[in-house]
Amino acid sequence: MNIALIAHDSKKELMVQFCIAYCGILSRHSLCATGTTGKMVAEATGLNIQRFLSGSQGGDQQIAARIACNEIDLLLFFRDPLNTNPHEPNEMNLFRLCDMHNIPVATNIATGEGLIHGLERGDLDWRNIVNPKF
Ligand SMILES: O=C(CO)COP(=O)(O)O
Repeated sequence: MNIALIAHDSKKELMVQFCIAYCGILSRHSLCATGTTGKMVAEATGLNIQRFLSGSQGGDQQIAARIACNEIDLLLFFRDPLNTNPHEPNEMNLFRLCDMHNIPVATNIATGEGLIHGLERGDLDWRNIVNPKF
């Protein structure tokens, strides 16, 4: 499955720790990420990650384009609830597009844990029917 990773600055270390913990599961899937998030996770885990631009440069919109085409099967976007940034409307668009296509999304680590265990258990296998080429 295609999994997209994004983390706000204050949540990047949490994302790294999450990906270290679930490296074995994540390594069996195709990963992409915004620039800095992807760089940090790849360096810490050795996972192969397709890196887009940094979020501030439009990386979240590159991921949104894939979501719009229903090509992402799971979005892990660890958000800082206190964060306000100029590209927040782009981030809201990500969630809107996920809702359009019923793409599972985690905006915090608690939901992320649930989804990653569900992924491993096969709960998201229906995505292979929706998105058979990945
Ligand atoms: O900006 C981001 C979230 O909106 C994430 O982008 P980076 O991973 O490049 O920091």
